[in-house]
Amino acid sequence: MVVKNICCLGAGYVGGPTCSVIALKCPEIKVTVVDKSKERIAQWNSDKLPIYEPGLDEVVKACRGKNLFFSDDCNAAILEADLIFISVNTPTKTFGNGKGRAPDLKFVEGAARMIADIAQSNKIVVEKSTVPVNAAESIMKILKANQRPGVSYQILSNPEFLAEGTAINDLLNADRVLIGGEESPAGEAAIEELCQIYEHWIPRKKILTTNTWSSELSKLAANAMLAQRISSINSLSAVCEATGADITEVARAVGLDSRIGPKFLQADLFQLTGFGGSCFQKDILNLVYICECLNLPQQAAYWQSVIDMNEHQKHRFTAKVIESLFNTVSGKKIGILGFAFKKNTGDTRESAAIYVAKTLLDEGATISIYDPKVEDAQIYEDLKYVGVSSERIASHVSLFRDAYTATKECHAIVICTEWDEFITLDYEQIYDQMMKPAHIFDGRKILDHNNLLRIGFHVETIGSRLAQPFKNRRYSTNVQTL
Ligand SMILES: NC(=O)C1=CN([C@@H]2O[C@H](COP(=O)(O)OP(=O)(O)OC[C@H]3O[C@@H](n4cnc5c(N)ncnc54)[C@H](O)[C@@H]3O)[C@@H](O)[C@H]2O)C=CC1
Ligand SMILES: O=C(O)[C@H]1O[C@H](OP(=O)(O)OP(=O)(O)OC[C@H]2O[C@@H](n3ccc(=O)[nH]c3=O)[C@H](O)[C@@H]2O)[C@H](O)[C@@H](O)[C@@H]1O
Repeated sequence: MVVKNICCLGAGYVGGPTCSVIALKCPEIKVTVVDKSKERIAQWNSDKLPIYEPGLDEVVKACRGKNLFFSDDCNAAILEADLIFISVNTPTKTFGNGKGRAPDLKFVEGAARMIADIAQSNKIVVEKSTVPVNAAESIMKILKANQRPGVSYQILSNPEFLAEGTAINDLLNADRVLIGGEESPAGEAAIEELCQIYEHWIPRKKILTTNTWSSELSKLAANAMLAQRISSINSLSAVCEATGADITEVARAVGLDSRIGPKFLQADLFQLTGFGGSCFQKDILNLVYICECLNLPQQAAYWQSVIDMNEHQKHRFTAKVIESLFNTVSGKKIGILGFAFKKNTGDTRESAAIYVAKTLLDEGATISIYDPKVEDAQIYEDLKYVGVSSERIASHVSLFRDAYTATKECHAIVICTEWDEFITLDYEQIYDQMMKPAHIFDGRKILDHNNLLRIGFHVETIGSRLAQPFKNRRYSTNVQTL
């Protein structure tokens, strides 16, 4: 079989960009991305795509209507597809057995049942969603139990490694593409079909083929090890504060060892507010749950500690904000710059900013929020989801369209996302319109602290001790010495 038609179930952060790039690089293949959400599909077909991702608009515009289609007609797309990506969400379970740890596989199961109900010809089904080890086997059981005569299936695992904010570049220049499949002639043939699609732009030596379970576990392992690096550096940040070492210098020194490397230790990427995003936490919890189910308690505890350190870091950061504001934020106005979990995305899933905002609101603060890409409705929804009442939101939360108005008359600013535009703001102007003493908490270590101190700000960060405002600045008479 030569793949001519691809269908992708799930038009989210993975399905949309991945299939757009496949359509761009494989003009002879028809790619149809479907979603059960009509609203999401309408957005994919509009000028304003449902997700913000640098470079995505250009790719979609180049292919949409030619060999790339977004549709809510799942049946038609499944019927004509030779190869189907399952790219649906796999959130952590919020109920029942495994609550708070196991992934909720209802969407994956739903996708498999949909394929089984509709398919009338042979299909290669590709697990793109991040799933527990052995999920492919469960998908196969569902497909086989509902198989029409003459229809056969092959299941492949092809986890996605893109990061939000750099998705298009990650897809075009992937470090590796991982494909796991059944160790049989039919399995190998299916692997080869998928290899040929990626070979349109990825060199063969970067396409790694394994058995299905290795592929499934490698995805969880990669995310767990990336998150572990962040928790490690964050744990050392506390040691720095207690000793006078500086985490930026420590990270640089450690990262220069080629065996360790600088990535995910880089000073300008620190999320001192703790890591966020839809996947790290859920995938590590998934790994913890797998270890527990396999009766491997020490291994479960080891990976759980990565999450625990992240929770501790979030708490440490907000505690520092409150402590520095003379142990009370009640009645104070605090500007939060950045609400997305990282720059270059409008995604707020598990964003540390949500935790910061909720804690400050619980402590009685009024907050002003500005993020260049997050929609207002999303911010309200996130705050409600963590238990902030509508009345509290109405009376204590304001959203703004720029950083200058958001920080006006604030007692403090908290940088939660490392958006480039925050680096080049006119902090003199911002300082002038803030309450004094004016505090700034740089949760991303992106700002020029010496410049801020010169202006008169009290600057707080994590992982190093900072001297407070220079005495010879022009506002020195207004600045209280703490
Ligand atoms: N967001 C990311 O950067 C990455 C995510 N992943 C994994 O990829 C998977 C998808 O993640 P996202 O794209 O972020 O999720 P998402 O929530 O943005 O998108 C999933 C979409 O699937 C749709 N859906 C659910 N069941 C469906 C069905 N039966 N038929 C058609 N559509 C259906 C939902 O309506 C939703 O629009 C998850 O397993 C995630 O862990 C992997 C790598 C990166
Ligand atoms: O499975 C997934 O969903 C994806 O999860 C992460 O991608 P993503 O969550 O989009 O973004 P990252 O760049 O990894 O950032 C995650 C969090 O860690 C934080 N981070 C990242 C890097 C760093 O050095 N320090 C740091 O605190 C970020 O600010 C963010 O809050 C992985 O990087 C991807 O390879 C993977 O495919």
